[in-house]
Amino acid sequence: MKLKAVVIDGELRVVHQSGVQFDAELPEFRTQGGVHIHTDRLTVTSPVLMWVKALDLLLDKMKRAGLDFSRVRALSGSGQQHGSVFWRRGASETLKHLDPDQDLHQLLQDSFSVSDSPVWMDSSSTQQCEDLQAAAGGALRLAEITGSRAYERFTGNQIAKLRQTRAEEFQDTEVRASLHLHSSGMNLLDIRTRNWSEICLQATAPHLDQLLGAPLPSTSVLGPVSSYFVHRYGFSESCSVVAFTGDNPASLAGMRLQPGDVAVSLGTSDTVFLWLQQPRPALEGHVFCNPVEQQEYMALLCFKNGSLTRERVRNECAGASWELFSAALRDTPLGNHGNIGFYFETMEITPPVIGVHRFDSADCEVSSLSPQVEVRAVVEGQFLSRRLHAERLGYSIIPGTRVLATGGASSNKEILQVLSDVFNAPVYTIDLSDSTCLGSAYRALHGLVAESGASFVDVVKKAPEPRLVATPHPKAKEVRRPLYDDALLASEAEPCSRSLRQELHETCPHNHRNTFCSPAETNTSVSGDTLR
Ligand SMILES: Nc1ncnc2c1ncn2[C@@H]1O[C@H](COP(=O)(O)OP(=O)(O)O)[C@@H](O)[C@H]1O
Ligand SMILES: O=C(CO)[C@@H](O)[C@H](O)COP(=O)(O)O
Repeated sequence: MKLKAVVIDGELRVVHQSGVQFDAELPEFRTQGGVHIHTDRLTVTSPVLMWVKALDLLLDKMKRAGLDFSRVRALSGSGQQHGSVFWRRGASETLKHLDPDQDLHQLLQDSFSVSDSPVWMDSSSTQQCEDLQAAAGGALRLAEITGSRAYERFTGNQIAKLRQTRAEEFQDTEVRASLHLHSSGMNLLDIRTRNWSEICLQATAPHLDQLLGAPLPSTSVLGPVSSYFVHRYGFSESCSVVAFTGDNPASLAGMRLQPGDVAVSLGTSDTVFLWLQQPRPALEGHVFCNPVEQQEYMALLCFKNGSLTRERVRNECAGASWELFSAALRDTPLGNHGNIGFYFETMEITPPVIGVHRFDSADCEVSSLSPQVEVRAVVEGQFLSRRLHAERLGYSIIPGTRVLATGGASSNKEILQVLSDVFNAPVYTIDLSDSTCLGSAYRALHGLVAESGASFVDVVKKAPEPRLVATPHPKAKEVRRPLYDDALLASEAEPCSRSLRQELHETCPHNHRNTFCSPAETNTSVSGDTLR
Protein backbone atom coordinates (compact mmCIF):
# COMPACT_ATOMS: atom_id res chain seq x y z
CA MET A 1 0.00 0.00 0.00
CA LYS A 2 1.50 3.24 -1.20
CA LEU A 3 0.86 6.87 -1.93
CA LYS A 4 2.06 7.42 -5.49
CA ALA A 5 2.50 10.27 -7.97
CA VAL A 6 2.99 10.43 -11.70
CA VAL A 7 3.75 13.55 -13.75
CA ILE A 8 3.11 13.64 -17.52
CA ASP A 9 4.05 16.20 -20.16
CA GLY A 10 1.88 17.64 -22.94
CA GLU A 11 2.73 14.63 -25.15
CA LEU A 12 1.34 12.33 -22.42
CA ARG A 13 4.82 10.96 -21.68
CA VAL A 14 5.54 10.04 -18.06
CA VAL A 15 8.28 12.40 -16.88
CA HIS A 16 8.30 11.64 -13.15
CA GLN A 17 7.17 8.90 -10.76
CA SER A 18 7.48 8.71 -6.97
CA GLY A 19 5.94 6.69 -4.18
CA VAL A 20 5.85 6.29 -0.41
CA GLN A 21 5.23 2.84 1.03
CA PHE A 22 3.19 3.09 4.22
CA ASP A 23 4.55 0.07 6.16
CA ALA A 24 8.22 0.49 5.27
CA GLU A 25 8.61 4.27 5.16
CA LEU A 26 6.23 5.18 7.98
CA PRO A 27 6.93 2.35 10.45
CA GLU A 28 5.89 4.50 13.43
CA PHE A 29 2.25 3.89 12.45
CA ARG A 30 2.75 0.10 12.71
CA THR A 31 0.46 -0.80 9.81
CA GLN A 32 0.49 -4.03 7.84
CA GLY A 33 -0.45 -3.49 4.23
CA GLY A 34 -1.21 0.11 5.23
CA VAL A 35 -3.98 -0.88 7.64
CA HIS A 36 -4.81 -2.02 11.15
CA ILE A 37 -7.10 -5.03 11.33
CA HIS A 38 -8.92 -4.84 14.67
CA THR A 39 -9.53 -7.82 16.96
CA ASP A 40 -13.13 -8.27 15.74
CA ARG A 41 -11.57 -8.96 12.26
CA LEU A 42 -14.32 -6.78 10.80
CA THR A 43 -13.07 -3.30 11.63
CA VAL A 44 -10.20 -2.22 9.39
CA THR A 45 -8.74 1.28 9.68
CA SER A 46 -5.73 3.39 8.71
CA PRO A 47 -4.26 6.23 10.79
CA VAL A 48 -5.40 9.37 8.99
CA LEU A 49 -2.18 11.20 9.92
CA MET A 50 -0.17 8.45 8.20
CA TRP A 51 -1.82 9.46 4.93
CA VAL A 52 -1.06 13.14 5.61
CA LYS A 53 2.55 12.38 6.52
CA ALA A 54 2.88 10.26 3.38
CA LEU A 55 1.84 13.33 1.35
CA ASP A 56 4.57 15.39 3.06
CA LEU A 57 7.15 12.70 2.28
CA LEU A 58 5.98 12.27 -1.31
CA LEU A 59 6.16 15.98 -2.14
CA ASP A 60 9.58 16.24 -0.46
CA LYS A 61 10.84 13.29 -2.54
CA MET A 62 9.55 14.91 -5.73
CA LYS A 63 11.25 18.18 -4.82
CA ARG A 64 14.53 16.42 -4.03
CA ALA A 65 14.33 14.62 -7.38
CA GLY A 66 14.32 18.05 -9.03
CA LEU A 67 10.74 18.23 -10.24
CA ASP A 68 9.93 21.79 -11.28
CA PHE A 69 6.50 22.22 -9.67
CA SER A 70 6.05 25.63 -11.30
CA ARG A 71 5.48 23.88 -14.65
CA VAL A 72 2.55 21.78 -13.38
CA ARG A 73 -0.58 23.19 -15.03
CA ALA A 74 -3.16 20.96 -13.37
CA LEU A 75 -3.34 18.20 -10.82
CA SER A 76 -5.91 15.62 -9.89
CA GLY A 77 -5.85 12.42 -7.90
CA SER A 78 -7.59 9.34 -6.70
CA GLY A 79 -7.77 7.37 -3.50
CA GLN A 80 -8.94 3.97 -2.43
CA GLN A 81 -12.69 4.16 -2.79
CA HIS A 82 -14.66 4.39 0.44
CA GLY A 83 -11.87 5.51 2.80
CA SER A 84 -13.73 7.88 5.15
CA VAL A 85 -12.03 10.93 6.66
CA PHE A 86 -13.74 12.89 9.43
CA TRP A 87 -12.57 16.49 9.85
CA ARG A 88 -12.85 18.13 13.26
CA ARG A 89 -14.77 21.39 13.76
CA GLY A 90 -12.50 24.28 12.86
CA ALA A 91 -10.52 22.32 10.26
CA SER A 92 -11.68 24.47 7.34
CA GLU A 93 -10.30 27.56 9.12
CA THR A 94 -7.00 25.76 9.80
CA LEU A 95 -6.76 24.85 6.11
CA LYS A 96 -7.03 28.51 5.12
CA HIS A 97 -3.98 29.52 7.16
CA LEU A 98 -1.36 26.80 6.70
CA ASP A 99 2.21 27.91 7.49
CA PRO A 100 4.41 26.82 4.55
CA ASP A 101 7.40 26.38 6.86
CA GLN A 102 5.78 23.43 8.59
CA ASP A 103 4.84 19.91 7.53
CA LEU A 104 1.18 19.19 6.89
CA HIS A 105 1.11 16.38 9.43
CA GLN A 106 2.18 18.84 12.15
CA LEU A 107 -0.27 21.50 11.03
CA LEU A 108 -3.18 19.05 10.80
CA GLN A 109 -2.49 16.87 13.83
CA ASP A 110 -5.58 18.16 15.69
CA SER A 111 -7.79 18.53 12.65
CA PHE A 112 -9.48 15.13 12.56
CA SER A 113 -12.28 14.07 14.90
CA VAL A 114 -11.55 10.39 14.17
CA SER A 115 -7.88 9.41 14.09
CA ASP A 116 -8.42 5.95 12.58
CA SER A 117 -10.22 6.18 9.28
CA PRO A 118 -12.31 3.19 8.24
CA VAL A 119 -10.99 1.92 4.90
CA TRP A 120 -12.36 -0.09 1.99
CA MET A 121 -11.67 -3.40 3.79
CA ASP A 122 -13.92 -2.53 6.73
CA SER A 123 -16.97 -4.79 7.24
CA SER A 124 -18.14 -3.48 10.60
CA SER A 125 -21.26 -1.50 9.69
CA THR A 126 -23.67 -4.37 8.93
CA GLN A 127 -26.38 -2.98 11.21
CA GLN A 128 -26.28 0.40 9.48
CA CYS A 129 -26.44 -1.33 6.08
CA GLU A 130 -29.56 -3.20 7.14
CA ASP A 131 -31.13 0.01 8.44
CA LEU A 132 -30.40 1.85 5.19
CA GLN A 133 -31.85 -0.92 3.04
CA ALA A 134 -34.99 -1.00 5.19
CA ALA A 135 -35.37 2.78 4.87
CA ALA A 136 -34.89 2.68 1.09
CA GLY A 137 -37.47 -0.09 0.55
CA GLY A 138 -35.12 -3.04 0.25
CA ALA A 139 -31.68 -3.91 -1.07
CA LEU A 140 -32.68 -3.90 -4.74
CA ARG A 141 -34.45 -0.56 -4.45
CA LEU A 142 -31.34 0.90 -2.81
CA ALA A 143 -29.25 -0.55 -5.65
CA GLU A 144 -31.58 1.07 -8.18
CA ILE A 145 -31.08 4.45 -6.53
CA THR A 146 -27.39 4.39 -5.60
CA GLY A 147 -26.02 1.68 -7.93
CA SER A 148 -25.25 -0.71 -5.07
CA ARG A 149 -27.06 -2.51 -2.28
CA ALA A 150 -25.73 -1.38 1.11
CA TYR A 151 -22.06 -2.23 1.56
CA GLU A 152 -20.24 -1.91 4.88
CA ARG A 153 -17.27 -0.03 3.46
CA PHE A 154 -19.37 2.67 1.77
CA THR A 155 -19.01 6.10 3.36
CA GLY A 156 -22.72 6.66 4.11
CA ASN A 157 -22.85 3.55 6.29
CA GLN A 158 -19.61 4.54 8.02
CA ILE A 159 -21.08 7.98 8.78
CA ALA A 160 -24.23 6.34 10.20
CA LYS A 161 -22.06 4.02 12.33
CA LEU A 162 -20.07 6.96 13.74
CA ARG A 163 -23.28 8.86 14.54
CA GLN A 164 -24.76 5.86 16.36
CA THR A 165 -21.73 4.49 18.16
CA ARG A 166 -19.46 7.49 18.79
CA ALA A 167 -21.86 10.40 19.16
CA GLU A 168 -19.25 12.69 20.72
CA GLU A 169 -16.80 12.35 17.83
CA PHE A 170 -19.68 12.75 15.40
CA GLN A 171 -20.74 16.01 17.06
CA ASP A 172 -17.14 17.20 16.87
CA THR A 173 -17.05 16.58 13.13
CA GLU A 174 -17.23 19.57 10.84
CA VAL A 175 -17.27 18.26 7.32
CA ARG A 176 -17.72 14.59 6.79
CA ALA A 177 -16.01 13.84 3.57
CA SER A 178 -14.42 11.02 1.81
CA LEU A 179 -10.81 11.88 0.99
CA HIS A 180 -11.73 11.56 -2.66
CA LEU A 181 -14.77 12.92 -4.46
CA HIS A 182 -16.07 9.78 -6.12
CA SER A 183 -19.51 10.08 -4.56
CA SER A 184 -21.16 7.03 -6.10
CA GLY A 185 -19.30 4.72 -3.69
CA MET A 186 -21.14 6.11 -0.70
CA ASN A 187 -24.69 4.65 -0.87
CA LEU A 188 -25.84 8.29 -0.81
CA LEU A 189 -25.80 9.50 -4.43
CA ASP A 190 -28.68 8.95 -6.85
CA ILE A 191 -26.68 7.71 -9.84
CA ARG A 192 -29.31 8.87 -12.35
CA THR A 193 -29.92 12.43 -11.09
CA ARG A 194 -26.29 12.65 -9.88
CA ASN A 195 -27.53 14.41 -6.76
CA TRP A 196 -27.81 13.18 -3.18
CA SER A 197 -30.75 10.82 -2.59
CA GLU A 198 -33.09 12.38 -0.04
CA ILE A 199 -34.11 8.96 1.35
CA CYS A 200 -30.50 7.90 1.86
CA LEU A 201 -29.45 11.22 3.41
CA GLN A 202 -32.34 11.09 5.88
CA ALA A 203 -31.59 7.51 6.86
CA THR A 204 -27.87 8.23 7.34
CA ALA A 205 -27.82 11.49 9.33
CA PRO A 206 -30.18 14.45 9.42
CA HIS A 207 -29.04 17.54 7.43
CA LEU A 208 -26.14 15.59 5.96
CA ASP A 209 -26.43 17.41 2.62
CA GLN A 210 -25.53 20.70 4.29
CA LEU A 211 -22.34 19.13 5.58
CA LEU A 212 -21.40 17.33 2.39
CA GLY A 213 -22.08 20.15 -0.08
CA ALA A 214 -23.33 19.51 -3.61
CA PRO A 215 -21.79 16.65 -5.60
CA LEU A 216 -19.73 17.90 -8.55
CA PRO A 217 -19.16 16.56 -12.08
CA SER A 218 -15.86 14.71 -12.17
CA THR A 219 -14.30 17.12 -14.68
CA SER A 220 -14.86 20.15 -12.38
CA VAL A 221 -11.96 22.48 -11.72
CA LEU A 222 -12.17 23.08 -7.97
CA GLY A 223 -9.92 26.15 -8.07
CA PRO A 224 -6.20 26.96 -7.96
CA VAL A 225 -3.83 25.03 -5.71
CA SER A 226 -3.62 26.32 -2.11
CA SER A 227 -1.02 29.01 -1.34
CA TYR A 228 0.60 26.52 1.08
CA PHE A 229 1.79 24.40 -1.88
CA VAL A 230 2.75 27.51 -3.89
CA HIS A 231 5.09 28.74 -1.15
CA ARG A 232 6.40 25.42 0.09
CA TYR A 233 6.96 23.57 -3.20
CA GLY A 234 6.89 26.28 -5.86
CA PHE A 235 3.62 25.39 -7.60
CA SER A 236 2.32 28.11 -9.92
CA GLU A 237 -0.55 30.16 -8.50
CA SER A 238 -2.53 29.28 -11.61
CA CYS A 239 -2.14 25.49 -11.23
CA SER A 240 -5.70 24.05 -11.32
CA VAL A 241 -7.00 21.34 -9.04
CA VAL A 242 -9.41 19.01 -10.87
CA ALA A 243 -11.92 16.93 -8.84
CA PHE A 244 -10.43 13.72 -7.47
CA THR A 245 -12.03 10.30 -7.94
CA GLY A 246 -11.76 6.70 -6.71
CA ASP A 247 -8.80 4.54 -7.69
CA ASN A 248 -10.82 2.21 -9.90
CA PRO A 249 -12.55 4.99 -11.90
CA ALA A 250 -9.12 6.62 -12.29
CA SER A 251 -7.78 3.32 -13.54
CA LEU A 252 -10.57 3.13 -16.13
CA ALA A 253 -9.34 6.51 -17.39
CA GLY A 254 -5.68 5.44 -17.29
CA MET A 255 -6.29 2.32 -19.34
CA ARG A 256 -8.60 4.09 -21.81
CA LEU A 257 -11.10 1.23 -21.75
CA GLN A 258 -12.78 0.42 -25.11
CA PRO A 259 -16.06 -1.29 -26.05
CA GLY A 260 -15.97 -4.98 -25.14
CA ASP A 261 -12.90 -4.68 -22.89
CA VAL A 262 -12.84 -5.97 -19.35
CA ALA A 263 -10.38 -4.42 -16.90
CA VAL A 264 -8.90 -6.60 -14.18
CA SER A 265 -7.08 -4.62 -11.52
CA LEU A 266 -4.72 -6.62 -9.33
CA GLY A 267 -3.89 -4.02 -6.68
CA THR A 268 -4.40 -4.74 -2.98
CA SER A 269 -7.94 -5.70 -3.89
CA ASP A 270 -8.77 -7.46 -7.15
CA THR A 271 -11.42 -5.60 -9.10
CA VAL A 272 -13.12 -6.25 -12.41
CA PHE A 273 -14.76 -3.39 -14.24
CA LEU A 274 -16.51 -2.45 -17.46
CA TRP A 275 -17.76 0.70 -19.16
CA LEU A 276 -21.58 0.88 -19.19
CA GLN A 277 -23.90 3.18 -21.11
CA GLN A 278 -27.02 2.26 -19.18
CA PRO A 279 -27.01 1.43 -15.48
CA ARG A 280 -28.49 -1.95 -14.59
CA PRO A 281 -27.89 -2.18 -10.86
CA ALA A 282 -28.24 -5.60 -9.23
CA LEU A 283 -27.76 -7.11 -5.80
CA GLU A 284 -24.17 -8.01 -6.64
CA GLY A 285 -21.52 -5.53 -7.76
CA HIS A 286 -21.66 -1.79 -8.16
CA VAL A 287 -22.68 0.74 -10.77
CA PHE A 288 -20.74 3.99 -10.44
CA CYS A 289 -20.97 7.23 -12.40
CA ASN A 290 -18.40 7.20 -15.18
CA PRO A 291 -15.36 9.37 -14.38
CA VAL A 292 -14.73 10.55 -17.94
CA GLU A 293 -18.15 10.62 -19.68
CA GLN A 294 -20.64 12.48 -17.57
CA GLN A 295 -23.79 10.74 -18.78
CA GLU A 296 -22.38 7.23 -18.66
CA TYR A 297 -21.52 4.61 -16.04
CA MET A 298 -19.09 1.90 -15.03
CA ALA A 299 -19.80 -1.48 -13.43
CA LEU A 300 -17.42 -2.87 -10.85
CA LEU A 301 -16.90 -6.01 -8.80
CA CYS A 302 -14.55 -5.89 -5.83
CA PHE A 303 -12.76 -8.91 -4.31
CA LYS A 304 -11.12 -8.41 -0.96
CA ASN A 305 -9.03 -11.60 -0.92
CA GLY A 306 -6.71 -10.59 -3.76
CA SER A 307 -3.03 -9.65 -3.46
CA LEU A 308 -2.84 -10.16 0.29
CA THR A 309 -3.99 -13.77 -0.14
CA ARG A 310 -1.50 -14.34 -2.98
CA GLU A 311 1.19 -12.85 -0.75
CA ARG A 312 0.29 -15.18 2.11
CA VAL A 313 0.51 -18.22 -0.18
CA ARG A 314 3.77 -16.86 -1.66
CA ASN A 315 5.23 -16.58 1.85
CA GLU A 316 4.15 -20.08 2.86
CA CYS A 317 4.66 -21.97 -0.38
CA ALA A 318 7.26 -20.04 -2.38
CA GLY A 319 9.82 -18.84 0.17
CA ALA A 320 8.36 -15.32 0.15
CA SER A 321 9.63 -14.83 -3.42
CA TRP A 322 7.56 -13.76 -6.43
CA GLU A 323 10.18 -15.46 -8.64
CA LEU A 324 9.53 -18.82 -6.96
CA PHE A 325 5.79 -18.15 -7.03
CA SER A 326 6.06 -17.57 -10.81
CA ALA A 327 8.20 -20.69 -11.22
CA ALA A 328 5.48 -22.74 -9.49
CA LEU A 329 2.95 -21.40 -12.00
CA ARG A 330 5.26 -22.28 -14.89
CA ASP A 331 5.85 -25.79 -13.53
CA THR A 332 2.21 -26.73 -13.03
CA PRO A 333 -0.31 -27.32 -15.83
CA LEU A 334 -3.39 -25.31 -16.60
CA GLY A 335 -6.26 -26.93 -14.74
CA ASN A 336 -3.85 -28.01 -11.95
CA HIS A 337 -4.86 -31.67 -12.48
CA GLY A 338 -8.20 -30.80 -10.95
CA ASN A 339 -6.81 -29.38 -7.70
CA ILE A 340 -8.48 -26.12 -6.79
CA GLY A 341 -9.10 -23.90 -3.82
CA PHE A 342 -11.29 -21.07 -2.56
CA TYR A 343 -9.31 -18.73 -0.38
CA PHE A 344 -11.62 -16.35 1.45
CA GLU A 345 -9.31 -15.63 4.37
CA THR A 346 -11.23 -12.57 5.48
CA MET A 347 -14.93 -11.91 4.91
CA GLU A 348 -15.11 -11.57 1.12
CA ILE A 349 -17.12 -8.87 -0.61
CA THR A 350 -17.96 -10.91 -3.75
CA PRO A 351 -19.38 -13.34 -2.59
CA PRO A 352 -19.94 -12.42 1.07
CA VAL A 353 -18.43 -15.60 2.54
CA ILE A 354 -15.43 -16.51 4.66
CA GLY A 355 -13.33 -19.67 4.73
CA VAL A 356 -10.56 -21.53 2.94
CA HIS A 357 -11.45 -24.74 1.10
CA ARG A 358 -9.08 -26.87 -0.96
CA PHE A 359 -10.20 -29.72 -3.20
CA ASP A 360 -8.04 -32.41 -4.77
CA SER A 361 -8.47 -33.99 -8.19
CA ALA A 362 -11.13 -36.33 -6.77
CA ASP A 363 -13.08 -33.29 -5.51
CA CYS A 364 -12.49 -34.25 -1.91
CA GLU A 365 -11.85 -31.42 0.49
CA VAL A 366 -8.28 -31.62 1.76
CA SER A 367 -6.46 -29.62 4.41
CA SER A 368 -3.39 -28.94 2.31
CA LEU A 369 -1.94 -29.16 -1.17
CA SER A 370 1.69 -29.43 -2.16
CA PRO A 371 3.33 -25.98 -2.29
CA GLN A 372 3.46 -25.71 -6.10
CA VAL A 373 -0.08 -26.99 -6.52
CA GLU A 374 -1.29 -24.57 -3.85
CA VAL A 375 0.23 -21.63 -5.75
CA ARG A 376 -1.68 -22.53 -8.92
CA ALA A 377 -4.82 -23.38 -6.95
CA VAL A 378 -5.01 -19.92 -5.41
CA VAL A 379 -4.45 -18.06 -8.70
CA GLU A 380 -6.79 -20.25 -10.78
CA GLY A 381 -9.42 -20.21 -8.04
CA GLN A 382 -9.29 -16.42 -7.82
CA PHE A 383 -9.51 -15.84 -11.59
CA LEU A 384 -12.23 -18.43 -11.97
CA SER A 385 -14.26 -16.52 -9.44
CA ARG A 386 -13.50 -13.17 -11.17
CA ARG A 387 -14.77 -14.59 -14.46
CA LEU A 388 -17.87 -16.25 -13.00
CA HIS A 389 -18.94 -13.04 -11.31
CA ALA A 390 -18.10 -10.87 -14.33
CA GLU A 391 -20.40 -13.05 -16.42
CA ARG A 392 -23.14 -12.69 -13.84
CA LEU A 393 -22.71 -8.95 -14.12
CA GLY A 394 -23.49 -9.22 -17.83
CA TYR A 395 -20.02 -9.57 -19.25
CA SER A 396 -19.55 -11.99 -22.13
CA ILE A 397 -16.27 -12.98 -23.67
CA ILE A 398 -16.57 -12.67 -27.42
CA PRO A 399 -14.01 -12.65 -30.26
CA GLY A 400 -12.07 -9.42 -29.99
CA THR A 401 -12.42 -9.22 -26.23
CA ARG A 402 -9.38 -7.74 -24.52
CA VAL A 403 -8.59 -8.22 -20.85
CA LEU A 404 -6.74 -5.12 -19.64
CA ALA A 405 -4.70 -5.91 -16.55
CA THR A 406 -3.32 -3.34 -14.13
CA GLY A 407 -2.19 -2.99 -10.50
CA GLY A 408 0.92 -4.31 -8.74
CA ALA A 409 0.45 -8.00 -9.65
CA SER A 410 0.06 -7.15 -13.36
CA SER A 411 3.87 -6.97 -13.49
CA ASN A 412 3.88 -10.76 -13.04
CA LYS A 413 3.79 -12.47 -16.47
CA GLU A 414 2.94 -15.92 -15.11
CA ILE A 415 -0.05 -14.57 -13.19
CA LEU A 416 -1.20 -12.83 -16.39
CA GLN A 417 -0.86 -16.10 -18.33
CA VAL A 418 -3.25 -17.78 -15.88
CA LEU A 419 -5.60 -14.80 -16.25
CA SER A 420 -5.51 -15.20 -20.04
CA ASP A 421 -6.12 -18.95 -19.85
CA VAL A 422 -9.00 -18.71 -17.39
CA PHE A 423 -10.68 -15.84 -19.31
CA ASN A 424 -9.72 -17.50 -22.62
CA ALA A 425 -8.87 -14.05 -23.98
CA PRO A 426 -5.71 -12.06 -24.71
CA VAL A 427 -4.36 -9.95 -21.86
CA TYR A 428 -2.94 -6.47 -22.39
CA THR A 429 -1.20 -4.06 -20.03
CA ILE A 430 -0.14 -0.47 -20.24
CA ASP A 431 3.52 0.37 -19.65
CA LEU A 432 2.86 1.74 -16.21
CA SER A 433 1.33 -0.79 -13.79
CA ASP A 434 -0.09 2.23 -12.04
CA SER A 435 -3.06 3.08 -14.23
CA THR A 436 -4.74 4.90 -11.32
CA CYS A 437 -2.00 7.52 -11.18
CA LEU A 438 -1.82 7.80 -14.94
CA GLY A 439 -5.60 8.11 -15.17
CA SER A 440 -5.52 10.92 -12.60
CA ALA A 441 -2.93 12.77 -14.70
CA TYR A 442 -5.06 12.28 -17.85
CA ARG A 443 -8.12 13.54 -15.98
CA ALA A 444 -6.21 16.63 -14.82
CA LEU A 445 -5.35 17.40 -18.44
CA HIS A 446 -8.94 16.81 -19.54
CA GLY A 447 -10.23 19.04 -16.70
CA LEU A 448 -8.34 21.98 -18.23
CA VAL A 449 -10.30 21.75 -21.50
CA ALA A 450 -13.53 19.93 -20.58
CA GLU A 451 -15.53 23.14 -20.28
CA SER A 452 -14.81 23.97 -23.91
CA GLY A 453 -16.42 20.65 -24.86
CA ALA A 454 -13.28 18.56 -25.55
CA SER A 455 -13.90 14.87 -24.93
CA PHE A 456 -11.64 12.69 -22.81
CA VAL A 457 -11.03 10.36 -25.76
CA ASP A 458 -9.71 13.26 -27.84
CA VAL A 459 -7.48 14.55 -25.08
CA VAL A 460 -5.76 11.16 -24.56
CA LYS A 461 -5.66 9.92 -28.17
CA LYS A 462 -1.85 10.29 -28.36
CA ALA A 463 -1.31 7.95 -25.39
CA PRO A 464 0.54 4.68 -26.11
CA GLU A 465 -1.64 1.67 -26.94
CA PRO A 466 -1.79 -1.21 -24.43
CA ARG A 467 0.70 -4.03 -25.08
CA LEU A 468 -0.25 -7.67 -25.62
CA VAL A 469 1.37 -9.71 -22.81
CA ALA A 470 -0.40 -13.07 -22.79
CA THR A 471 -2.56 -15.10 -25.16
CA PRO A 472 -4.64 -18.06 -24.04
CA HIS A 473 -3.08 -21.50 -24.28
CA PRO A 474 -4.60 -23.40 -27.27
CA LYS A 475 -6.11 -25.83 -24.77
CA ALA A 476 -7.56 -23.08 -22.59
CA LYS A 477 -11.02 -23.51 -24.05
CA GLU A 478 -11.08 -27.24 -23.38
CA VAL A 479 -9.57 -26.92 -19.96
CA ARG A 480 -11.96 -24.19 -18.98
CA ARG A 481 -14.90 -26.53 -18.85
CA PRO A 482 -13.47 -28.94 -16.32
CA LEU A 483 -12.27 -25.93 -14.38
CA TYR A 484 -15.77 -24.66 -14.09
CA ASP A 485 -17.04 -28.15 -13.44
CA ASP A 486 -14.56 -28.36 -10.61
CA ALA A 487 -15.86 -25.16 -9.16
CA LEU A 488 -19.41 -26.32 -9.30
CA LEU A 489 -18.54 -29.75 -7.99
CA ALA A 490 -16.58 -28.18 -5.20
CA SER A 491 -19.59 -26.11 -4.37
CA GLU A 492 -21.46 -29.31 -3.64
CA ALA A 493 -18.72 -30.87 -1.55
CA GLU A 494 -18.90 -31.19 2.20
CA PRO A 495 -18.00 -29.42 4.41
CA CYS A 496 -17.85 -26.43 2.09
CA SER A 497 -19.80 -23.54 3.59
CA ARG A 498 -23.43 -23.51 2.64
CA SER A 499 -23.37 -19.95 1.39
CA LEU A 500 -20.38 -20.67 -0.81
CA ARG A 501 -22.07 -23.69 -2.31
CA GLN A 502 -25.19 -21.69 -2.92
CA GLU A 503 -23.14 -18.86 -4.37
CA LEU A 504 -21.43 -21.08 -6.93
CA HIS A 505 -24.58 -22.96 -7.73
CA GLU A 506 -26.46 -19.74 -8.45
CA THR A 507 -23.94 -18.98 -11.17
CA CYS A 508 -25.93 -21.20 -13.48
CA PRO A 509 -29.50 -20.01 -13.94
CA HIS A 510 -30.50 -23.37 -15.43
CA ASN A 511 -29.69 -25.21 -12.26
CA HIS A 512 -27.08 -27.40 -13.91
CA ARG A 513 -25.18 -29.13 -11.17
CA ASN A 514 -22.00 -30.44 -12.63
CA THR A 515 -21.61 -28.57 -15.87
CA PHE A 516 -20.91 -24.99 -16.61
CA CYS A 517 -23.49 -23.10 -18.60
CA SER A 518 -21.95 -21.31 -21.56
CA PRO A 519 -22.46 -17.52 -21.55
CA ALA A 520 -24.89 -17.85 -24.47
CA GLU A 521 -27.17 -20.01 -22.35
CA THR A 522 -27.16 -17.68 -19.41
CA ASN A 523 -29.02 -14.96 -21.25
CA THR A 524 -26.95 -12.33 -19.55
CA SER A 525 -24.58 -11.35 -22.32
CA VAL A 526 -24.15 -7.65 -22.76
CA SER A 527 -25.62 -6.21 -25.90
CA GLY A 528 -23.56 -3.89 -28.06
CA ASP A 529 -25.32 -0.81 -26.79
CA THR A 530 -24.67 -1.42 -23.14
CA LEU A 531 -20.96 -1.49 -23.50
CA ARG A 532 -19.42 1.60 -24.89
N1 LIG B 1 5.85 -9.51 -8.94
C1 LIG B 1 4.65 -9.54 -8.34
N2 LIG B 1 3.86 -10.62 -8.47
C2 LIG B 1 2.64 -10.67 -7.90
N3 LIG B 1 2.13 -9.66 -7.16
C3 LIG B 1 2.85 -8.56 -6.99
C4 LIG B 1 4.15 -8.42 -7.58
N4 LIG B 1 4.63 -7.20 -7.24
C5 LIG B 1 3.67 -6.59 -6.47
N5 LIG B 1 2.61 -7.42 -6.32
C6 LIG B 1 1.37 -7.17 -5.55
O1 LIG B 1 0.87 -5.88 -5.85
C7 LIG B 1 0.20 -5.38 -4.72
C8 LIG B 1 0.21 -3.87 -4.71
O2 LIG B 1 -0.39 -3.41 -5.87
P1 LIG B 1 -0.69 -1.85 -6.05
O3 LIG B 1 -1.40 -1.70 -7.35
O4 LIG B 1 0.55 -1.09 -5.84
O5 LIG B 1 -1.70 -1.67 -4.84
P2 LIG B 1 -2.52 -0.42 -4.26
O6 LIG B 1 -2.74 0.50 -5.42
O7 LIG B 1 -3.71 -1.07 -3.71
O8 LIG B 1 -1.62 0.18 -3.20
C9 LIG B 1 0.93 -5.93 -3.52
O9 LIG B 1 -0.01 -6.24 -2.50
C10 LIG B 1 1.65 -7.17 -4.07
O10 LIG B 1 1.09 -8.34 -3.51
O1 LIG C 1 -13.35 -1.05 -2.44
C1 LIG C 1 -12.87 -1.06 -3.54
C2 LIG C 1 -13.67 -0.87 -4.77
O2 LIG C 1 -15.04 -0.71 -4.51
C3 LIG C 1 -11.37 -1.25 -3.67
O3 LIG C 1 -10.99 -1.50 -4.98
C4 LIG C 1 -10.63 -0.08 -3.11
O4 LIG C 1 -10.84 1.02 -3.97
C5 LIG C 1 -9.15 -0.38 -2.87
O5 LIG C 1 -8.42 -0.50 -4.04
P1 LIG C 1 -6.87 -0.95 -4.15
O6 LIG C 1 -6.13 -0.31 -3.01
O7 LIG C 1 -6.85 -2.41 -4.10
O8 LIG C 1 -6.45 -0.45 -5.52
